[in-house]
Amino acid sequence: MAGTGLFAEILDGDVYKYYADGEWKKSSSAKTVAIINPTTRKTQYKVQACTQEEVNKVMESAKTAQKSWAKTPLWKRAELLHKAAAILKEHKAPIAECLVKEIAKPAKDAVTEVVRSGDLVSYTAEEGVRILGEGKFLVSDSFPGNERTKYCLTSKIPLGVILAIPPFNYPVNLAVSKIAPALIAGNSLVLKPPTQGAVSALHMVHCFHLAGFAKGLISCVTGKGSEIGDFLTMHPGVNCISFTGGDTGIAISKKAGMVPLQMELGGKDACIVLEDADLDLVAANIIKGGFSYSGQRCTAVKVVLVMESVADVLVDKVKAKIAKLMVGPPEDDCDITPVVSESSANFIEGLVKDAKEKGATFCQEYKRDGNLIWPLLLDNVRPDMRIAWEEPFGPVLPVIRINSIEEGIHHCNASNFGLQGCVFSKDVNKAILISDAMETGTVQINSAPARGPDHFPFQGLKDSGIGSQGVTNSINMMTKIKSTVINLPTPSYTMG
Ligand SMILES: NC(=O)C1=CN([C@@H]2O[C@H](COP(=O)(O)OP(=O)(O)OC[C@H]3O[C@@H](n4cnc5c(N)ncnc54)[C@H](OP(=O)(O)O)[C@@H]3O)[C@@H](O)[C@H]2O)C=CC1
Ligand SMILES: O=C(O)C(O)COP(=O)(O)O
Repeated sequence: MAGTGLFAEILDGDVYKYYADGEWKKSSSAKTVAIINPTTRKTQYKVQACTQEEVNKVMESAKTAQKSWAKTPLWKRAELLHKAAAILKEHKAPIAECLVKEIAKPAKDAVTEVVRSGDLVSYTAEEGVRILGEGKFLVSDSFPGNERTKYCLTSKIPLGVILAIPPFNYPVNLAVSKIAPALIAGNSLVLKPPTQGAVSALHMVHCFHLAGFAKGLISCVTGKGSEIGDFLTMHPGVNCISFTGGDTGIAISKKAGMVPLQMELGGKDACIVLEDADLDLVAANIIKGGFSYSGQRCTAVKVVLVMESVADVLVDKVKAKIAKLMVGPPEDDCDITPVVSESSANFIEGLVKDAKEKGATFCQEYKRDGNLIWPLLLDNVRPDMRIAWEEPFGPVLPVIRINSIEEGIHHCNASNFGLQGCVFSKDVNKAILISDAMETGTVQINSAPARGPDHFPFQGLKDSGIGSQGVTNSINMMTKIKSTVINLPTPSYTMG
């Protein structure tokens, strides 16, 4: 159970502690932040509201710890990460329990998130020993005017202190996808978890603590992003920011100093359906892509752009599948569970009302109970409706009927987002041409958008992000190249 047994030391009364200098601590602020259970809409957990002074101390110890960690052999760093991964997977049940209570993730998906996270940590350790174990050797005479008098050796060095800020929808997985690459590359890491999801993240951090990482190497400060976020992201002790979330990321990128940024932000992933598509496959992917975790995924299908000639058939198929979705509490492993907060539910409702006023066709009756919103397909959506462009982050999916491929590509590219998209067609050549024309970081052909498998590159264009994630890209992003040049008094050619 969460907060008991091995996890008892992270709890003080009914308030979870924060993690600094290898210890679980109470904040001197004597203030707490409540975490509201999206299903009951009552306080489920409380966490510490850390102070700026506490953030300063965390940054100092992260800097000190990084210096010795950078001198730790790669195989030893990997060994510790493998240990943390095993502990994490062993304790999937209490962590999954927190995910169910804090963010209403369906029970089975919650367990999957923890297991996937353990696998990601292990994979990162393995990948790290390979890619960080290699550098380059360059000779000078390949550039015009040079003799072979210089040997250049390059290696990848850590950046220092990495600040990791994940969003509520994957508080464990999107935290470890930043923690593991940072650590294997020899950095230290400060985590600011999302408030909804903070307790799951604190349990995950305890697994790293139990694995035996040196004090100060990993820290976890809790508090509202709106209160301590700016102080963290503008802190002079931070050498790199890895952020996943919404528009907050755009604001951070304007405020942060001259440090590398990895930003994975929102999306309005389009699903373009051609006349020759396998419509059963499309319908199954629209359900999986649009409605899993109630549409609260950055990679969710967020607009269907279907050729008019097959639209009626497709809409009927999707409607039939929506009717079979189970709606209810995450504990019962329902498909559709309450969205994360009342304000999120209100926002989604605003988009639905706007679509209603402007004449969209409701394929189901709009139904809401608290934060629980029944799945809704909106047909005949037009570009003047907000839902055509904004991401609901909820179980509401617009369908726009198109009369040409160009119209579909135009709608996709007119979005300010450019995360992922998908195309359904039996003609792979045509699908590739469309994929090339879509201004998104990834296009899936004949499947719904998805980030996984976690070692695939994952990136957004335009307002969807800066840089690229995926295990290898994250490790590379959290390092810098250092060159050492050996200068020879006379040119030397091997076997010359
Ligand atoms: N591209 C991607 O990979 C993903 C993108 N997203 C996007 O994220 C959004 C939903 O996630 P959500 O968690 O609500 O996103 P937010 O941007 O609201 O929050 C993300 C994180 O930022 C923190 N934060 C809030 N304010 C600040 C600040 N001023 N400075 C620093 N950190 C701050 C939050 O903390 P706190 O919770 O305390 O406010 C949270 O940890 C959607 O737009 C979605 O598309 C989500 C998942 C993946
Ligand atoms: O946070 C998100 O929404 C993602 O990064 C999507 O991950 P997924 O495609 O594995 O659900």
